[in-house]
Amino acid sequence: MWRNIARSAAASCLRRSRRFSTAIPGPCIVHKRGADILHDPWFNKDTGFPLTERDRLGLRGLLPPRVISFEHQYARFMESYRSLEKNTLGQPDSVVSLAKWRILNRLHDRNETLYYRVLIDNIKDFAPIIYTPTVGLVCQNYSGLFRRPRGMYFSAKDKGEMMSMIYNWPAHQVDMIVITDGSRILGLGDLGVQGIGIPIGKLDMYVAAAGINPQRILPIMLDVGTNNQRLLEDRLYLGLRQPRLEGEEYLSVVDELMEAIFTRWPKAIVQFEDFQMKWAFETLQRYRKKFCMFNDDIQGTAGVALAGLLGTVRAQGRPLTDFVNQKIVVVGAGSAGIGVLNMAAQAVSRVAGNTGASPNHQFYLLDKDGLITKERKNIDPAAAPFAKGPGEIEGLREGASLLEVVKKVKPHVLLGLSGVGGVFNEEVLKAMRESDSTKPAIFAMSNPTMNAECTAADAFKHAGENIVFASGSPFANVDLGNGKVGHVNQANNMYLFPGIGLGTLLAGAHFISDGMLQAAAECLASYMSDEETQNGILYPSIDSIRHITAEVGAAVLRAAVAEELAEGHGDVGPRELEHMSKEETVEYIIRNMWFPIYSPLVHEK
Ligand SMILES: NC(=O)C1=CN([C@@H]2O[C@H](COP(=O)(O)OP(=O)(O)OC[C@H]3O[C@@H](n4cnc5c(N)ncnc54)[C@H](O)[C@@H]3O)[C@@H](O)[C@H]2O)C=CC1
Ligand SMILES: CC(=O)C(=O)O
Ligand SMILES: [Mg+2]
Repeated sequence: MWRNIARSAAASCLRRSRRFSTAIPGPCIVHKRGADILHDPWFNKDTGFPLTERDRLGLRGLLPPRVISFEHQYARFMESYRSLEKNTLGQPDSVVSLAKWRILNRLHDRNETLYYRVLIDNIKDFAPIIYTPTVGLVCQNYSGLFRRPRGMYFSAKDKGEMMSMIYNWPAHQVDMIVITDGSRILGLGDLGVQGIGIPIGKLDMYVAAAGINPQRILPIMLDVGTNNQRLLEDRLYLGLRQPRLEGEEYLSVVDELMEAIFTRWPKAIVQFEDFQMKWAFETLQRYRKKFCMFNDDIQGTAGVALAGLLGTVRAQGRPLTDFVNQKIVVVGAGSAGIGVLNMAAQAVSRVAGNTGASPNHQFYLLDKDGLITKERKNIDPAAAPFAKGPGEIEGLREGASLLEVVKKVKPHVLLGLSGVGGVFNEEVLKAMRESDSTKPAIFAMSNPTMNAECTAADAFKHAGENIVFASGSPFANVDLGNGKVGHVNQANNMYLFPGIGLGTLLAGAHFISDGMLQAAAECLASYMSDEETQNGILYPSIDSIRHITAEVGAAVLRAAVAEELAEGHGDVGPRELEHMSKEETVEYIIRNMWFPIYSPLVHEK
């Protein structure tokens, strides 16, 4: 049943699109001239404007005379990046990472085509800068780093104005929006307006992985205040200096923004990102049938984790039906942890069929107060289905510590989404040596790196060399000596959200169904070969992120078609989508991915 999905046709199609400017790009209409173009990163080519274009666009004399090719500009940027790496050798990690972020950000501000080209071609090196972990550091220092705005900012003070404000955005068409209220940025807590770095980083991944046109993306910060006292007292803080809105007041502001977005762009897709748990669940429930939206922390993460959990069953050389026997301890009962458990429970029901057995007996859920049981006072309704009943686990009480749980349960999988760095300490990891699995799995999924439940090196050192390891932020593979290497997987929702967005967009679906999300997870789960999973490789390398995104996008699109949710996109109607084979759907997706090359600019008044 596990197969490598037709990777080759799609891969060669992607390779073709990687060539430097041999294809003749279509023209791009621009409504400005002269210096205004040079100052617009969407259109700017810096020294790359050919002489004829300089004449046509009133640029003659505004640039040095020599025309530099795209390849040459690319090489020049990479050279300065590499010399920055050399010059910062030995400096603290945070200084180096921020310096790298700055040089990339300056390019982003100046010339988007070149920026996205270097990002796509060097995604393994640059994802840790524009995405986790460095994006966390950028958010923490945002007010100090701020030079110019990116995206849109709506605040509690804009109530009643949002419908008109949305028209201030210069692009006529927007496909993909990522929105945050900054209340739970990675594992760093409430960062208020500074959380805008997250939508920006996620949308950079949309361009790099899914080929969404950067002129059609929109990062949004909804600033409803912050409860972070340090920020409220920081004189450089750029957000509203007031406590967060709560209750109906909060919801009415989000309602207004959603109405404004979908009034102007009825076909846009909105991704909610890094909302604190109560609002993450509440807004998902409130909007998911009304608007085309999803919550990445709940739904994207769940799919990636499920793919990893199924991968660990395969890694043990067991049939997938064995998933129902895997004992899984989830540490962190927040939006991500509960999202994972809900999706895993659905998968168990599918695998087990209607046996009448309690579907959740194999799951153990802990939060900051330890093991969650039915005795828990004021239990969160979202956690309740996973709370252990009295007597269900002999010798384990309400609030039992993680170490007690691991020792008693001997889980196959230990999965962290707690946001707490180091919570999988030496004792806990050593206890995993007694796991009932031949290949115990440790998922330290919290971000950024400092907040990972354990490091890769500690996991292999303390839990043993036979483990399968995954982390939310990247770690280098671990040298186990004797020529052996402990493989480090990156279990991050970046493997799914770009495909969910792109597949939904090209399907022209009005909402994102459970079936579409399940198709995305199954696609990722089946992407790796048996041999790869048995070597502990559960996810593809980030180098192939465009390819996996094309596959995931196709799976999502086909699920939308099967559920009759697809209304088509552009010239391609639902009937044509219906008649596409799986391979044709992948090719259709790839053909629709934007790729950064300089297009001839044509001026139109
Ligand atoms: N790798 C990935 O793709 C993703 C990773 N994450 C990461 O997961 C973390 C949590 O995110 P959310 O669930 O949205 O946060 P959340 O704030 O909703 O939940 C955090 C949960 O962890 C629990 N917790 C806190 N301290 C604990 C401790 N010492 N032991 C056990 N549990 C503890 C809390 O009680 C709460 O239930 C963040 O660090 C985030 O970056 C989130 C989404 C995707
Ligand atoms: C990856 C992600 O979405 C998070 O850490 O919140
Ligand atoms: Mg997130």
